[in-house]
Amino acid sequence: MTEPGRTGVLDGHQGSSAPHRESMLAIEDVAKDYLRGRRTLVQRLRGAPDQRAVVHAVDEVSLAVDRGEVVGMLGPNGAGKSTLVKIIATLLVPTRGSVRVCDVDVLAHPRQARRHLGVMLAGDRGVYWKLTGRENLEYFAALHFVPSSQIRRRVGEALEEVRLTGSADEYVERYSTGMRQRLNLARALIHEPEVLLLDEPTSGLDPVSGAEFRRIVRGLRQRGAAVLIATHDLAEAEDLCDRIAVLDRGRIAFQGSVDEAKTLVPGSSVLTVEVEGGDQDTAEVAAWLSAHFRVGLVERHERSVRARLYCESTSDLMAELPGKLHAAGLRAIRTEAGRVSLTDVFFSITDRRAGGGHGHPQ
Ligand SMILES: Nc1ncnc2c1ncn2[C@@H]1O[C@H](COP(=O)(O)OP(=O)(O)OP(=O)(O)O)[C@@H](O)[C@H]1O
Repeated sequence: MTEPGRTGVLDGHQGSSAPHRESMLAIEDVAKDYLRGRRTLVQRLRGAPDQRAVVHAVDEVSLAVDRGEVVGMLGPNGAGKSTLVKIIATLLVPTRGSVRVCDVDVLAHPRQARRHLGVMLAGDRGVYWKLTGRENLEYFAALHFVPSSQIRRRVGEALEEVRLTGSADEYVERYSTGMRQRLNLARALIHEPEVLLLDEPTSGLDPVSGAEFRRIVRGLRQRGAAVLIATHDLAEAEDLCDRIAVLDRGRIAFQGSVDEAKTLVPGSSVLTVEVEGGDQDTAEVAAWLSAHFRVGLVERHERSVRARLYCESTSDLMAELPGKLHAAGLRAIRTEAGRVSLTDVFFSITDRRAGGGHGHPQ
């Protein structure tokens, strides 16, 4: 059987320097509907009307990831990221649409597609705690049909790749969270897949372990892997991803480069202010700020409101701010100038306001 596009990720393939773009993962018009609620056997037998609501968890999503590219999938809780990852990973059947991995149709040929896919799902349940790191990888190598003559070599390489060689013969229950996450990644890499799906791979990791994880992913990209990474860590996405796709309520609300995404925010700079309103309710303060400035994230605290104000020049804004606030009976207790970040993009696209803030950028 031919295997389109098969070129091991860890075998030194330099895909990223290829001049043409080669789509390794192609998702087209994928939708997944769930039924929310219960329908009991008694209701069925009585022929009672089905009152379960349909949830459009993923709603006509199209997305591609090229060879040597890292695409970040962002979105609020419940946006549909994990559902999409599971569909690509052949763990869920979509209601509609098609997914191709290295030109293999995932729905028609799931087993063949899985050979090209390395999957790391959210949480660290992917490895056996009562086995050593090495034993885990030997087991998963066999499950992925790595020829027995190659298992030793592959396990050694994967351990080296995630820097676990020194702890390979320790039981996983003695590993730290970061080590378990790296073992999970080694598990996903064991059969040298060309496409990697990583669902929140760095959640729960300290900054050093997170940075180490990103180093490994950059190495994979360098060797031509196509990586789709679902994450809530916007700084990580900004640092690591060539492109981002923002999912909101099951739909792609934006896809493009981080720089393109930033043009969606009304301003190139941001002044973060914390404002106190004396006797004024924080909801009123938040409303006033939204009415007078281009406001992004607004957080209401007990006695103050923290807001991100967009502008072209933070020094101009800092000059006019005290007078405007004073006239409204408000006072800035803290200000901090900065650049627009992916956090601003996220809030601009998904329109989420922490602490009940409201109002739209002007
Ligand atoms: N098995 C299920 N049955 C019914 N609804 C489900 C099921 N799994 C997920 N959902 C719903 O589908 C929507 C998308 O969920 P999903 O877990 O894919 O989102 P997510 O973006 O991964 O969220 P998070 O960031 O919290 O992990 C949510 O509204 C969720 O409640």
